[in-house]
Amino acid sequence: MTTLSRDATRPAEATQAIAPEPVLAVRDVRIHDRAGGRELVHGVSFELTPGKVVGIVGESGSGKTLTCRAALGILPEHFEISAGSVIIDGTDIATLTPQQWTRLRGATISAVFQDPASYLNPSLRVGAQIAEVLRVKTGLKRREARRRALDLLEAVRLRDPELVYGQYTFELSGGMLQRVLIAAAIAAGPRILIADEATTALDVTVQAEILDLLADLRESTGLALVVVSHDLAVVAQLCDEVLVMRQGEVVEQGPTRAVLDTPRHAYTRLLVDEHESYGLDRYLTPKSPETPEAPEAPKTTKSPEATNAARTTKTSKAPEEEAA
Ligand SMILES: Nc1ncnc2c1ncn2[C@@H]1O[C@H](COP(=O)(O)OP(=O)(O)OP(=O)(O)O)[C@@H](O)[C@H]1O
Repeated sequence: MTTLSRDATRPAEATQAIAPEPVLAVRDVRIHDRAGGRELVHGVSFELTPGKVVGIVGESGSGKTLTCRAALGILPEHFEISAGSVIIDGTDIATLTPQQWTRLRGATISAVFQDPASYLNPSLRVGAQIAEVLRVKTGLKRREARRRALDLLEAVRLRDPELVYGQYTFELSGGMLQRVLIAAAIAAGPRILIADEATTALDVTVQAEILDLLADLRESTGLALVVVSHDLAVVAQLCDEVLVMRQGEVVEQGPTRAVLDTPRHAYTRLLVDEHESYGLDRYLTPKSPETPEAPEAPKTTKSPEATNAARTTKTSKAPEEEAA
């Protein structure tokens, strides 16, 4: 596992002065299933500073979602963080009361998952649901919340925000719903957004647009992202650092380019080989020496196997629901 080395010759204060504080620090987290009497995640560590994107990839059941849920404080019943710590904006989540969690979710840490329709109320207009998040989380009055919700619909690049505001979930496509959910997730200005397979169910073009949107939000607001995906191309496009998980273990971790260009673990090599036939190489190797950091404009590619494996049923509540 790669850790950042610190120059021992420099005074600690100088090092701290240039290193931004992490907004999320996951330190050697282990997750235990009390009902099953077994450990499912065997030590995950990473740090997110503002504007940084960390990707988690790995096969189905490897512990990606449990890791995210641990960071969001929404592990399923009977599951617990049995060792390690999660620090959000300087606070160890083990010390949080339910009221403090309610304040934190949405306002500091937020999430979007696959299957956006299941996180929105089908009997309410989508705009009103975003406005409600704003009223609850930021205390805006009705009229101002509506105005801000319209701004958010525009920010997630939905055309005709006024029209979309008044629509119901059944009237919107999967890509539009995912944008609505992203708008709701960023409504209260969180510093961290967890996107767990958020683009997996979308077709390739829409997926690319949503990834662009997340990259823009990161750029414009300094949003820090955790991106969970089966798709290495998604990770290659968006992430600074990647963790490769298998059976609850992080088998490889490091800067995305280094891990995907020269994978050291056999499992990472297997993932890269599987994806190469779908065009992953386009994201990894610059085409010309003049553009070393700018590979060709990415079009996301998705392996059918990866997509199918990702279609798991999630039954836990969305953090927004919990927070409401
Ligand atoms: N609610 C639950 N009850 C019992 N076991 C669970 C539950 N949620 C997850 N697990 C188990 O924990 C392990 C890790 O699951 P997790 O959902 O984190 O995997 P994942 O990598 O996110 O997979 P996927 O990509 O398919 O969503 C798996 O063995 C899974 O069966």
